[in-house]
Amino acid sequence: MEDLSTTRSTNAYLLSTESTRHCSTHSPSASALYCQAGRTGGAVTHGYDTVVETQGLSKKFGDVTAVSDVSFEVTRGSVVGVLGRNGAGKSTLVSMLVGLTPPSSGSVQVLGGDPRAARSRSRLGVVPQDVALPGNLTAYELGSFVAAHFPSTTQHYRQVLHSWGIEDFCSTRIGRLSGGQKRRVAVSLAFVGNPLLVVLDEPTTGLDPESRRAMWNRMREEVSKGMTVIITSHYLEEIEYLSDHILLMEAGMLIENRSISSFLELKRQARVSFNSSVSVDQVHRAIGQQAEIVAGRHSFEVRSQDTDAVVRALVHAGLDFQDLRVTGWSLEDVLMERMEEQDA
Ligand SMILES: Nc1ncnc2c1ncn2[C@@H]1O[C@H](COP(=O)(O)OP(=O)(O)OP(=O)(O)O)[C@@H](O)[C@H]1O
Repeated sequence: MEDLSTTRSTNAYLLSTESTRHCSTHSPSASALYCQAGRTGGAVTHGYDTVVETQGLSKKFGDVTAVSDVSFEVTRGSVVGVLGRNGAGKSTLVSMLVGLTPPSSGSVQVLGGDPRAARSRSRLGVVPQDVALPGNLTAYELGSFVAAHFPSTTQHYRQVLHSWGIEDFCSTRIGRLSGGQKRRVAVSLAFVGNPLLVVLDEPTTGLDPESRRAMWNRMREEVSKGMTVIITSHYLEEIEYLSDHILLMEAGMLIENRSISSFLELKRQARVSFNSSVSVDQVHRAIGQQAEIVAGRHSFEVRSQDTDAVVRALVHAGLDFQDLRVTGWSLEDVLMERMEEQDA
């Protein structure tokens, strides 16, 4: 691979950037991130059905086992959400997937090869949790630099950056941008090389709600064109909106690997909520003594697998109620319950 640090004058700026926490793993400099594709790598073919495959992947930092014996596959065109508590091992896992952290044991294949190989990296876009972009360059300058080192750029880098809605600050030095603006630049740059796989570690942290929504919609456009995405986030709404599959990490281990729909089906009950001044006993008499009821002062929530039957029973009993709502469980509800099971 071409040694960028010696061949490009702009790289002097990039290499002078400050790396922060966990610099060897999660906070690479921009050059390490965006420019390892190398011009000698050549285009990777589109012929992979399995875009990522890990076998017994583990990472130890001294006595700490950050990732323990993790095996999974990611198929082409899927969006995989990586979830878990703080310290569960998500960032370490994705850092190994993109070749920034070497595993202690086990293997990882990305786009049919070692993620550290130029051939794999040439179709890989990465947004780590902490990325130190050089403060004295603009997004345009960085975009130009990144585009020059990826063989498969089909659109002009300016068009790619604009498509992410950052045109208003593409000419401003990164050091003068707000935290959210910097994050948006970092995400946009990951798409400049026309990647087949994008790995995003908490991409929307620090973004205002409007920018977050805009980013989700833009990502969905990319996914609809067949891009594969792996994303970590603590915003469960984001994972629910974007992902079709989840990997749930706990203490370094992979404890769930399933589609979002099958994960949500773990909790088969739905909820009937309403306001009423009747007593809990009256509600029990209407819908059965065994019913699971959470009662507030004048509010009730009935949990049931057959919410239609609950509503029919309430009406049939002639109870006076207002604001009746029937709601399913959110990803957050199911996740919380799964974590409580894990703790038990
Ligand atoms: N470079 C490092 N040196 C030592 N320990 C590390 C290093 N990187 C991560 N760890 C440890 O590995 C464990 C997993 O950390 P990791 O950052 O992967 O978790 P995470 O799930 O991404 O957490 P968060 O949601 O807070 O970002 C933690 O106990 C962390 O302290």
